[in-house]
Amino acid sequence: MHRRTDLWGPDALEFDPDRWLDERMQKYVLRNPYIFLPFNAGPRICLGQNFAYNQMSFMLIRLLQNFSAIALSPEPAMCPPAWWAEKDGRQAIERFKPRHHLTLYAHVSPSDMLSSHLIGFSSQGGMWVKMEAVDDAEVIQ
Ligand code: HEM
Repeated sequence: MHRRTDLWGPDALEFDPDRWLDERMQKYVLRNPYIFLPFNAGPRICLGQNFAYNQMSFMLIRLLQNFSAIALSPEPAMCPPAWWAEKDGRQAIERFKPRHHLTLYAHVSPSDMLSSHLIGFSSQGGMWVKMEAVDDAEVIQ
């Protein structure tokens, strides 16, 4: 649903967080809140939505304060199958293979979390990144 161009506009497949800040917010989401599924919409909308946004913002800000760079670090287990490259749209350029039910997510099985290296990884493999810590002196406590 979040990738439908009839609901989100012609650039629906672009990863572009600015769509929450510019005129596209008014044009698509505010006009039809039911197109954004994670918390649903209407009278039974998630009561914890703002609390969840608050927690996520706080966690992200604390993370970004402690790392100067975060880059995707593709590992074989997380990569999409080679035939995706033949497909159209995002599938052709995707650099990790998301799983999905209601929303997309990166799958990590319990055995993945226990292993300190990639042996024994399931085919989904999570989404690996490399992060550079800022100097201790710069860390904001
Ligand atoms: C990322 C985090 C969260 C997501 C994606 C999420 C998503 C949802 C969704 C999809 C619903 C169903 C809405 C419907 O039936 O139309 C819901 C309901 C609800 N959520 Fe959340 N939720 C999150 C976090 C939270 C938190 C942190 C709380 C409480 C502190 C919370 C409390 C509730 C409550 C009480 C309802 C029931 C509302 C009702 O039926 O009237 N949620 N949530």
